[in-house]
Amino acid sequence: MTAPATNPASDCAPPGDAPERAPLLDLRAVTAGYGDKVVVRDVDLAVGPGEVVALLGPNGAGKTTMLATISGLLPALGGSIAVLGNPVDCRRPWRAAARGVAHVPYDRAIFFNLTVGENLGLARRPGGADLDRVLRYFPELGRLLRTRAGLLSGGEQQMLALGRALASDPRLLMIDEMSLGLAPIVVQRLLPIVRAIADETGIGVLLVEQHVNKALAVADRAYILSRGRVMVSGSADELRQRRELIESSYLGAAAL
Ligand SMILES: Nc1ncnc2c1ncn2[C@@H]1O[C@H](COP(=O)(O)OP(=O)(O)OP(=O)(O)O)[C@@H](O)[C@H]1O
Repeated sequence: MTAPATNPASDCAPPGDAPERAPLLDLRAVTAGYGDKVVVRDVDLAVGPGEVVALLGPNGAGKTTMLATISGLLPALGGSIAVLGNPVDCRRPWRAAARGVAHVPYDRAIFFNLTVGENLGLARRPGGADLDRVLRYFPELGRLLRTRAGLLSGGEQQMLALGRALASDPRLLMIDEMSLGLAPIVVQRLLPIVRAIADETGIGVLLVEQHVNKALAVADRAYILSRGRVMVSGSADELRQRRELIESSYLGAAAL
């Protein structure tokens, strides 16, 4: 996978202190993909402190690709990505993590052979969230601390994945397909917790979600990606009232 030489997001600038008032995440005209396969084009997107921003769109729209690019796991093919005012360094994805980006991937990436307590302990950074804070949001994990993660239900595994991200003391939390494979009742329980985490800690959340209505019920703003482009963006309130925009975006029509 080779990024073009003119790729500004892969300039890999040295780390620096973030300007105090910088948004947590600021994407300008980002193009992303795999090698020479462009999947996402010209995306502008921002997440501020304490905001829940939903990234919606049909299968294959490029949502997961966006998150991987923001994390520095994939090089951006064009445009710029700043996390806390610093450019994302595609050759050193751990730097985004060190600056406070936590990425919960769709497969949750927990260690099945380790206990819940061990999974949480591995994620915790010096000065990071203590176990009490994790258990305040996910009390179910308390009685499971000595249980192997592989024995957990899907909902419990997702709580562990979210709890582990929280233990790393993030400023920006990116969650890919949180509801994948979960019963609706579990999703109904987890989404308000994500909202509460943003409200109470100031963590900004970028939430990739297939359940449009459920996501818009907890989000402040949303972007709808279709065929790699942002077709619609706006406040969650606005989008809830403009169903036709959402529907046409999902059908791939030029909604705007
Ligand atoms: N490793 C890869 N190499 C090449 N193309 C890929 C790779 N991963 C994904 N793609 C392609 O990129 C496009 C966008 O995929 P992506 O997973 O980002 O979409 P998505 O919006 O997250 O979809 P879903 O909701 O189904 O998870 C798809 O056409 C997919 O086939």
